[in-house]
Amino acid sequence: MVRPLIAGNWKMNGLSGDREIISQIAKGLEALEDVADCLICPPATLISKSADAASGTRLKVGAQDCHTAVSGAHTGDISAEMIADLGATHIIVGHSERRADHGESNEIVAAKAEAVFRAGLVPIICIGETLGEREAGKTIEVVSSQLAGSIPASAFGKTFVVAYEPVWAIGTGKVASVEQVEEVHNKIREILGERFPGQADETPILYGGSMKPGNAGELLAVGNVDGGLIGGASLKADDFLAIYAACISAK
Ligand SMILES: O=C(CO)COP(=O)(O)O
Repeated sequence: MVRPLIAGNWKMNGLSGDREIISQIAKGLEALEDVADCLICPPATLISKSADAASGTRLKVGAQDCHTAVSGAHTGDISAEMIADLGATHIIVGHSERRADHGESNEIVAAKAEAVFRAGLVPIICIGETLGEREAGKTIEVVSSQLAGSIPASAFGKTFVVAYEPVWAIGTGKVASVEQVEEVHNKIREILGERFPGQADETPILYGGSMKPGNAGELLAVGNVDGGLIGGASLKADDFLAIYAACISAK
């Protein structure tokens, strides 16, 4: 049985005072049943403060990206080892905003996932089709090829997470329907099963894209949805905790 994961992606939001949100989430978790992992990925500037605020609680802290190298002449970049050094446990790789804004290909995403494994952390590998690709009937084709190209062979036997985030549902308030989510998640599980036999049933597959307290229950109840990757609603402790609570009821 896969243990669900409710993960927040703060993107480029948050100043030092917002570590208070981390403390509120960590405290709120104490009152909720421990049936799912809970993670916040703040911007790199807040990882250290967030890890301190979450220390000794069930809340884990992660990062939103990393470089492929351990160290070296890469101005402005941060390695997976540096992120591990701050107390983080997970790193998001291949988010559609990085694929779009920084031209990250499947090959780069796979190399980043390898770097995350090398540092002993868990990669959250993101995939998802654009609106144009969905309208052209290419969703399964796109997701399958992203999955094949973005998960390195070295993932065999290692813990990793897949996040399905339809690009058209991110930050738009447009949520994928239960049927759309189910179709893609079933396909992802099938592909994982072919490529990583014996491991697919333990790999969490998250849905992301405008997940809120009001729709989390029905999305998290879909078969093969093992949690969520939450953007906007992870910036409010009450909303994020409500999504975690919805996960408890759904699982
Ligand atoms: O991109 C996302 C999480 O990585 C989803 O963002 P929203 O929840 O704001 O749509």
